[in-house]
Amino acid sequence: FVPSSLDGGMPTTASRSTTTSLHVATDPRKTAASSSSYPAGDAAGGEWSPSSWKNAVAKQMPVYDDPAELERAVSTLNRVAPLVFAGEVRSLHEKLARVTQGQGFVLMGGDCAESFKEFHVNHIRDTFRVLMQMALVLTFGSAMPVVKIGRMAGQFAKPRSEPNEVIDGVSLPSYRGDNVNREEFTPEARRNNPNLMVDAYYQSAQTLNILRAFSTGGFADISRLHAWNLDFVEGTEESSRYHKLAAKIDESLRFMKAIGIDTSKPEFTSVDFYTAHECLLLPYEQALTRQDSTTGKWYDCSAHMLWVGERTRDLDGAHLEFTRGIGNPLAVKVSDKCTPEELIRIIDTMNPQNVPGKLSIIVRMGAEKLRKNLPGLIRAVQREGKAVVWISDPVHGNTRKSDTGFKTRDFDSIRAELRAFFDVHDEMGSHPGGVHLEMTGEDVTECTGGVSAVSDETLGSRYNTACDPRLNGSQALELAFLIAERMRMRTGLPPL
Ligand SMILES: O=C[C@H](O)[C@H](O)COP(=O)(O)O
Ligand SMILES: C=C(OP(=O)(O)O)C(=O)O
Ligand SMILES: [Mn+2]
Repeated sequence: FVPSSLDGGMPTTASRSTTTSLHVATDPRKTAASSSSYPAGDAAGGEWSPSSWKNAVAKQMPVYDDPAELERAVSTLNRVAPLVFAGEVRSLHEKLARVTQGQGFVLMGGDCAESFKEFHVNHIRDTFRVLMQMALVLTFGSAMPVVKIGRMAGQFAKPRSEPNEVIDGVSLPSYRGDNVNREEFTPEARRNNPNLMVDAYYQSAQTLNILRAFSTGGFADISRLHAWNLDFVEGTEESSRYHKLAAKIDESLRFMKAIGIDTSKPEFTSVDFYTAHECLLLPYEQALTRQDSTTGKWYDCSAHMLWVGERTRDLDGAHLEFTRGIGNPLAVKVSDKCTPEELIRIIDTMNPQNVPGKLSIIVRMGAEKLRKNLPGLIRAVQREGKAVVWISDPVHGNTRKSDTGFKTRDFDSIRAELRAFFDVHDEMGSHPGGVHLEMTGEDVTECTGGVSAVSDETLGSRYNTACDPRLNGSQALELAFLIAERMRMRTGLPPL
């Protein structure tokens, strides 16, 4: 049973996402209208429509030089199949609603920017695999359900600090993600090309197809838990920790079988896996926004969950205007620049009816600022009685440039921010509801430190990211153990 609408408040009945309802309209006449321009104006508070964001200021949005070309790309996207379906979106919403009540933990992870050049089934498999390992560690460690969400199948568009990049005195528009322009430093590559949105859609469709197969086709079967270990992690301390935990879980499974529990049921053989990305490139998001024929609600069918970034979360901006009208679970990223008053106004805009599970707050500010600022944000939310999921993004507040010229992050600073996040929630009596990471299953050398001991000197050996540095598989697993230990402490369980 999937309730047709969550607007009435807390859902009461659990459902697995496999009970998908296919009610989202695919009729192009019911898709969001296309338009090729988005002038500044004032939209906030008025009538919402999938295109009402065009009346507000859209920061970080590419300007396309050929309106007819944009129009053609958008009209193609208006006709493509939705990537996700309303029933799946609602099942994620229900799980997040439980997290607001302290029942569960959210694990979000994936590339900073998906790219065309890195696209390969093995890349998706490796990220999915390490997320499965992490989820296992977290579920067993915390004795709580873990909500698994990939920054995958749509995480392309990037907000940038500088509109232009200058190399050897030559200035070109910054790279903004493979669905906007290309990384190569030439005027042709850096031109905003609307057709890239269509290419990114088709890559996302392939990615989602693979993810659905991995989630339900046997790969995620818990009896294969040893097979999820990554080859390059084998032999390390993290790997032996993982195998020890896996052996304990094996034993529990044998016990369950012995007392007659059927471990071939979907609860053991498949996982509910969801997708999310930054809701940045609004012409794309609008085109994928469809009306659910059973409820009349609009869903952005490009992903199950969408978040608004730190750089585009203005109260009167286009991104809040767009997201306030869609039925998907939402998130907003906040740095130390966000005041408690501003946060409450953001919550009132994105989740005016205070529906539990509708909105997550992703905190990203570095350990020191977090210790100073997060208590005030939590206090305001508690005072106003808002239901939110608190998620830590311990990576975006910790970016630095190495002496060797790479944009990187230190494992120690990431760990320090996570510790601070847990400490503050302990002090405030609130629920640390999840973690959001830029990571990959591959053995990249993009972040320094951790047991894998990447250093400034070795960053260059496998630095493959299209934007921000990602944790590699072993660094990500190491963090999962750290989080699991903190969750155990909170519930009074002994160390793993
Ligand atoms: O992913 C986040 C942002 O897009 C990224 O950190 C911006 O990076 P920049 O400061 O290099 O533009
Ligand atoms: C742009 C991002 O983050 P933020 O909005 O927190 O800077 C991101 O998640 O890649
Ligand atoms: Mn990033």
